[in-house]
Amino acid sequence: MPIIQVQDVSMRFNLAQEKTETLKEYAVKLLKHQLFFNEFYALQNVSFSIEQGESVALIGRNGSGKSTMLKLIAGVMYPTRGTVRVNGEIAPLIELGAGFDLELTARENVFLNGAVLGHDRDYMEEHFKNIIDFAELWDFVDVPVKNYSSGMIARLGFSIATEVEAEILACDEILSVGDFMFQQKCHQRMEKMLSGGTTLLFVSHDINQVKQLCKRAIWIDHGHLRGDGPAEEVCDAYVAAMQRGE
Ligand SMILES: Nc1ncnc2c1ncn2[C@@H]1O[C@H](COP(=O)(O)OP(=O)(O)OP(=O)(O)O)[C@@H](O)[C@H]1O
Repeated sequence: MPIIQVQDVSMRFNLAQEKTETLKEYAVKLLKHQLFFNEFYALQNVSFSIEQGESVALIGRNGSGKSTMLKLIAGVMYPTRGTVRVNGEIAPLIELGAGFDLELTARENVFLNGAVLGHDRDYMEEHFKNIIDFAELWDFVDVPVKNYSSGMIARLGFSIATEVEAEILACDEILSVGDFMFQQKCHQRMEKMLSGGTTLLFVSHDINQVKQLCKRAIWIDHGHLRGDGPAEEVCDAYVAAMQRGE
C-alpha cells in the first residue's frame, strides 16, 4: 500500500475580485450579491502515489501549486475534489515559523510544538537537549523567537521536526534560509532518515539540492502534473522548459 496516495486532486481558491475596505462593507456586498469571486484552481486533477522510503521532490515555478500540494498532504487543507490518503505519521515542516508562537522563547516553543505533534512534556524533556544541540541555539534558548533571524527559526523548526521521529517528513523551502553549514547538517540528517526508511517529500527551487537528495521528482506546472519520474530526468526537462521561456 502506498504511504501517500493523491487521486485526481483539484484545489480551488476563491479570489475576491473587488477590494473591500471593511468587514461591514464586505458583509453588505455579500448580502446584496455584489461581491464577485474569481474561481481559481491552484491544482487540477493531480494524481500520484508515493511508496514508503521514497525521496520525492516537488518542483515547479512560483505559484505552480507545490506548497498547496504539500499542505493537502500534511492535512492542513482539504482538496476541493479528489482524495489524499496518508498512511503514516507525518512531520510537516512547512512555512517558516508556522508552528511557533513568536512571543514565546525557543524553550517554550519546543514544548508547544511537541504538543502539536502529539508528544507529552516528558517525551519532549527527553529530546530537548538534542533539539537545541542540533539547532546550535543554546545561547538563545530563553530569548523570544520574535527576536530570531529567519535562519535561526528554520534551525529550530527543522531540529524539532526531525528529532521527533515520523514516518514522513514533508519539508517546504525553509531550509533555503539556513546557512551553508546548517544546510549540510540538514542534508546529512535527511539522508540518515532516508536510510532508516523515512519517506521524504521535499519542495525546493534548488535543482542541485533536489538531484542530490531525491531519487524522484514531480513537476507541477500551473496546477497540472507535468512530469513524474527519476529526479535527474524530470529536473532536466524542467530546466530546459524554463530556458525555452515557457
Ligand atoms: N489560501 C489561498 N487563497 C487564495 N489563493 C491561494 C491560497 N494559497 C495559495 N493560493 C494561490 O495558489 C497558487 C499556488 O500557490 P502555491 O503556494 O501552492 O505555489 P508554489 O508552487 O508553492 O509557489 P512558490 O514556488 O512561489 O512557493 C498561487 O497562485 C497562490 O496565489
